[in-house]
Amino acid sequence: MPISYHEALCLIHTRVQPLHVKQTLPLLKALHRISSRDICAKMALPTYPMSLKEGYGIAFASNTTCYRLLTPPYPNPIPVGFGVKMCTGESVPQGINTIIPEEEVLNQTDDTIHIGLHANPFTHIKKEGEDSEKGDILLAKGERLSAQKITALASQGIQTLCVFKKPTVSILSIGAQLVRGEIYNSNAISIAARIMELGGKVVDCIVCDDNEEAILLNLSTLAETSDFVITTGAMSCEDSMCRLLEKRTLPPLFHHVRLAPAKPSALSLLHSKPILHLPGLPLSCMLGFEMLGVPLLRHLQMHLPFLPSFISCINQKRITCKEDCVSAIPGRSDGSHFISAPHYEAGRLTILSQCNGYILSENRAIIEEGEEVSFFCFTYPPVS
Ligand SMILES: Nc1nc2c(c(=O)[nH]1)N[C@H]1C(S)=C(S)[C@@H](COP(=O)(O)OP(=O)(O)OC[C@H]3O[C@@H](n4cnc5c(N)ncnc54)[C@H](O)[C@@H]3O)O[C@H]1N2
Ligand code: MOO
Repeated sequence: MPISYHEALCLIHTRVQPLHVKQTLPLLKALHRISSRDICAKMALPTYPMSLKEGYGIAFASNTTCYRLLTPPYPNPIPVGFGVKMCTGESVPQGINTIIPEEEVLNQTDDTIHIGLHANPFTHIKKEGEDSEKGDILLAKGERLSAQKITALASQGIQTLCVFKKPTVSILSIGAQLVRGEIYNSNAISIAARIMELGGKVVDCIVCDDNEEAILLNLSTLAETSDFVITTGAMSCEDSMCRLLEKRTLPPLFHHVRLAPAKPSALSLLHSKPILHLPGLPLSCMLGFEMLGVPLLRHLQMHLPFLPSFISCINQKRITCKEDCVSAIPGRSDGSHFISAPHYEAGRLTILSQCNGYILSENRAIIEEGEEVSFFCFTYPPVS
């Protein structure tokens, strides 16, 4: 009896042990890696009120258009009605409460400036702590280090980051046609590329015949050398991988999920390592990896949240799906609309190369034009 997609995700979450191994890397080497702890601001930034314009800092006085300019050393605080020359980024002296950009000065002598009556106090000054307060969480445990997060860390003088280890993944491609060289092993290289995009390290890709002993021997070796193993193919009822699971030679945590495609997918553990079994049909294999393999890979490297994020889009073309299951429909989104791929049967080989993501729909026979759908993007880096 197939289990629901939700039950399959729960089993991945509860029965697969995340890798707790950590390593400290220089920031650039840690790009896209997952932080193993909360990183907090050590100090407020900026550490001083800062001028954001080249011009004159003034101690604002209402209805005053003429300000006397002071030269260093300045009195502390600068008295109302006086001003000082200021550069962009410079620390604003006590008493100065607004900056007049030099192009807005109407008239200037050696020791006075004249400004328009429209000048306001509190402009062009970045206050102390406006960027980050001391103690702010700059990067949370389980968050991916992006270029934007690097700005927050580097501005605090942080040069290294403690991250979770990259999961090592191996792929076992099963099938007589592959062994005989009748078809190219596009599944393995495609999944390997996707794993690399998602922060995993691919250590082995092996092809093996549809033969129980050969499969077990290879799996045993791969489960010793990798954190996560993926098998593809031989999941139809008379095929060897399916039989090994049915006979419980390799006891499955689940086998058959109410998914379309990738219904025959299974998960087992060998030497405590997760083995994800995906069908061989190419689109089935790749979308099965998105729905089950991606959450598993995120879970292994403690990437939070467990499921990748999605955006809501408006469906542009009526879609027929399978009822009583979760359907993955590949297609394209421009960020607000979704249009399904022209073909998405499980055996399709290259259709995903024309797509930038997929939608998931649960227990629906039809998705009408104009309905809201949840779109998961393939684009790297993934929305996080
Ligand atoms: N009589 C039935 N037939 C099928 C059923 C069923 O219930 N009754 N289920 C279908 C479903 S659903 C799926 S999904 C597939 C499962 O297929 P397999 O995992 O057994 O796939 P294979 O036989 O190994 O391969 C099929 C086909 O896929 C291509 N392929 C396989 N491996 C690769 C690879 N590494 N790279 C590229 N392409 C690959 C190749 O064309 C294979 O011939 O079963 C349905 N059948
Ligand atoms: O479950 Mo299969 O992947 O639909 O063809």
